[in-house]
Amino acid sequence: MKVAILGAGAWGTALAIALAGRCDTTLWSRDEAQQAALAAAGENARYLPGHALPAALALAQGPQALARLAATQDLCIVATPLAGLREMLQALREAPGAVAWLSKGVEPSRAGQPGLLGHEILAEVAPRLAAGVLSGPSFAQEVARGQPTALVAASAHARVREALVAAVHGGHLRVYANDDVAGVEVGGAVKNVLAIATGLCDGLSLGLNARAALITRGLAEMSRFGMALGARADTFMGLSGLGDLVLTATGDLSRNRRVGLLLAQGRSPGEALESLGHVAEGVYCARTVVERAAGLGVDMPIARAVVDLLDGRLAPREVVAELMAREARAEG
Ligand SMILES: NC(=O)c1ccc[n+]([C@@H]2O[C@H](COP(=O)([O-])OP(=O)(O)OC[C@H]3O[C@@H](n4cnc5c(N)ncnc54)[C@H](O)[C@@H]3O)[C@@H](O)[C@H]2O)c1
Ligand SMILES: O=P(O)(O)OC[C@H](O)CO
Repeated sequence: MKVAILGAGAWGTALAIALAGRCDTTLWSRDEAQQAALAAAGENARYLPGHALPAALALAQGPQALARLAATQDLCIVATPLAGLREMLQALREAPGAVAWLSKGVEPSRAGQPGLLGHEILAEVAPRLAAGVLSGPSFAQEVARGQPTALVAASAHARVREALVAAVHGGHLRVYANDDVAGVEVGGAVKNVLAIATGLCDGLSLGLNARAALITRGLAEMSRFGMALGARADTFMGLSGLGDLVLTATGDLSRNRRVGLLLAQGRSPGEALESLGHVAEGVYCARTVVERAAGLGVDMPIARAVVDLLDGRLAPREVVAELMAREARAEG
């Protein structure tokens, strides 16, 4: 099976390492400098240091190679941040093979237009493309080390789900299929916002009770929002919902959680992002999530508090006071 991974950040590189022995795998970088750095070091020293690139892994770069891969691969997997997904789906819109993305976020809202999830971008730019998303609890470093990981392949197209299972399932990776694309995408995006909240909570030493409360009430927010967008409730109890939320909210490998820890130390969002050197999708998508939820009449107090913190309207301790001061309500 011919598979191209389009984007050589931490996650694209880890997945390429995992697939290289099993599929005819190409890792595509967006420019020559990035590919040259991979080839020279034999690893992705910038985004995933310490993991050798297998000899069987082919490297490619630039727009011409992208067009060639789009036309020839059985499966193209977009591994850019969500901000790059629209452009990549446009480039892939005539691809004869299956297409999937790994991005977990929501586009920023622009000029009164609400920011979109991946499957909504797909419907806008390439409605005829057979595509979907690969999500679930998966730190790149653990996948690159060969540690057991379970993922979700979500698509409205059976052939995309099947292509993802055929390429990725096996060895230390398990892949479960799901046709609830909206639910899987909402889980992958919103858990990033909630991980910023739990990072803040732990950075302020608020305790394990507080962390469990944030995760549980955060899951309720995520589910309400997702169901208002047409997702199924049971998806939020699965790997891309509860699973990824627990991983990201509690695991120190999470960049979003680390943003929360840094904000608790009084660092600004810009400083936190700069010190990470990686994308932290929760910082970019929190506002859109809150705006879209408000438009749907869905209350997301934890996500709203994260936005107040990111926008400097509340200091870390004020966020906690604000959440605790809310009216008593029924659970649900
Ligand atoms: N790292 C993980 O453990 C992990 C796991 C699962 C999902 N994800 C998701 O995968 C996506 C990528 O994350 P990552 O960890 O690989 O990011 P990263 O910060 O490690 O790397 C980002 C990569 O994308 C490239 N890039 C940035 N903007 C781009 C654009 N507009 N167009 C094309 N390429 C662009 C950069 O050059 C870099 O190669 C994110 O949405 C993230 O939430 C990450
Ligand atoms: O490091 P984060 O916070 O972007 O999380 C990485 C993955 O999405 C975890 O599943």
